[in-house]
Order: sequence, then C-alpha cells, then structure tokens
Amino acid sequence: MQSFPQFDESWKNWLDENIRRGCSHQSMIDAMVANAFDPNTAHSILSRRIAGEEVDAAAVSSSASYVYGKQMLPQGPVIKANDCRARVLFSSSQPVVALLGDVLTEEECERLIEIGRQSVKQSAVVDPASGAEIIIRERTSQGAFVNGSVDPLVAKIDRRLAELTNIPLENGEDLHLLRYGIGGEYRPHFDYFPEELAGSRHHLQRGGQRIATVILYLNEVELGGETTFPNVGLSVRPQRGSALYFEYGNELGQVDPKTLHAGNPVEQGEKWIATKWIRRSRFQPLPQDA
Ligand SMILES: O=C(O)CCC(=O)C(=O)O
Ligand SMILES: [Fe+2]
Repeated sequence: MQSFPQFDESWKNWLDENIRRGCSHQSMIDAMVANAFDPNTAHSILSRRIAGEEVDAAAVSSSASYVYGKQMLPQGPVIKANDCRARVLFSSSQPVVALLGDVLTEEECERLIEIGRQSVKQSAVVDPASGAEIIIRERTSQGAFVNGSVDPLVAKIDRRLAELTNIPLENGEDLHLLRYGIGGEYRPHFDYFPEELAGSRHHLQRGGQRIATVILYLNEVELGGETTFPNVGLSVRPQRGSALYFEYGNELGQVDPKTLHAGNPVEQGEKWIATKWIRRSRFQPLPQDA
C-alpha cells in the first residue's frame, strides 16, 4: 500500500510561514511533492490553508479528492459551433465526461482516415538500454500529429472543437491521428502529465498541464476497441462522427484521477480516432516545429 507523508504540525507551520512570506503557490507545492505528498493533496492542503481552514492529518487523505468546479463544456442538449450542432448523447459530472454526436460528417471522417493512412507511424519509444526503437506494449497503435498545414480540413476541425468546448483554439495540441489494428490497444493511463516526475517538466513548459481531451471516432469497430474508464465503470463504443470529451484540470491546479481511461483491444476490424489534447494555456510548438 502507498504510504502518505503526515501533514503534521511542522508542515503546517512551514506552509503558513511561506504563505505569509508570499511565496509562489507552485514553489510550495513543488516542495511538498518533493517530500512525497500526492500533487492533488498538496494543492488541496494549500488552498485550504490559504482560505484559513484547518487541515488535520486525518483529513489529508480525503483532501486528495479532486474538487469539481464549474465545467468548461457548455451545458444543454445541443452544443453549437459555427458549422456544427452536436447532440449530447451522454454526460456525467464526476468525472466530467460527455459523448457528443454529429461532430464530424461521414466525409470528414473518411478524409481524416485517408490523411492518417498517409502519415501514421508505429508508436515507438527509444529503448534506454540499447538506444534502438522499440514498440511499447502500453500503446500498440500507429499515430501521427497533423495540423492545418497538412490539410485545411484539420484547421476547420480544430476551430470547430475550440468552439464546441469553449476553450481557446491555441490551447489545443496538434490533432493526433491514431490507428489500431487487431489486438491494438492503449492500456489504462491519464492524459495529464504526472507533475511529480522530472520527465514531465519539459511537457509542462509547453502550455502547462493538459486539462481536457476530445477523442473523435472516425469509424466503427467490428468488435472491441471501446474507450473505458475503469475507475468509474464507463465504456464508450466508437460511433463514426461522435466525440468523447472529458476534462480533468480544475482552477486549483488539481487533476482528476477518475479520468483514468483505456482503449480496449480491437478484436475485429480496425479502429481510427483523432485525439485533441487541450492545455491550460497556449500550446507552444517545439523550436524545430516552429
Ligand atoms: O483509443 C482510445 O479509445 C483511447 C485513446 C486515448 O486515450 C488517447 O488518445 O489519449
Ligand atoms: Fe488518453
């Protein structure tokens, strides 16, 4: 079992003193995370102390829970963009998830798959031992990032998603096209970057934490390939043209662990999706992409 550090009297004094001195919130969170506090817990304790609330050790484990504030996604049965009326087929508030129908037309899905066939590569990582490219078991699929310079349709879809989600266009990463063949899957993961890991720093510098995801389903899978949320027992079957939206970053800087999700193995047919990962601030291209 994971053990959590005690939020004892000395931590309380340290935090209060640093709040009084006007230290940046991030520096206090960094110090707590470096001392093995869960990042959600650290955010939550800090916001409580700033608000003048007592935080006792027993409350710390429950304080790790994500605070659901106002949803970013517009409410109502239909969400409109300039060139689209998306029907809300399903929604949940904890975690914030919505399945939207009629986001893409048949022709747009076909065209994105065509673009994908020309651009996707096997998802691979460099083996730290040998330096060779290896295929990772967590993600058996082929992917590629595309933007408006690849095809005007991509720019049109980027605009549509920004209007539907009400999140600025520039906060979105390039659209990620992904193909899974038989047996292809994406094992349970979070889309946000673990802030306690040094390896995340580089990603976080490019527009801050990821706060929401839109998965566009480009085809229907004959068997398998559902997107599942194992912590909440939710399973979504890909339907061509529909979009799965979920958000996991709040105003307090917490991230929502209930958004753990997976792409189930494809058993028959193939699966094509386009994913838009959305940052808290403007997404910065890498210097070599600019
Ligand atoms: O394939 C899926 O259904 C999930 C894809 C996913 O999790 C992602 O693109 O981040
Ligand atoms: Fe994901």
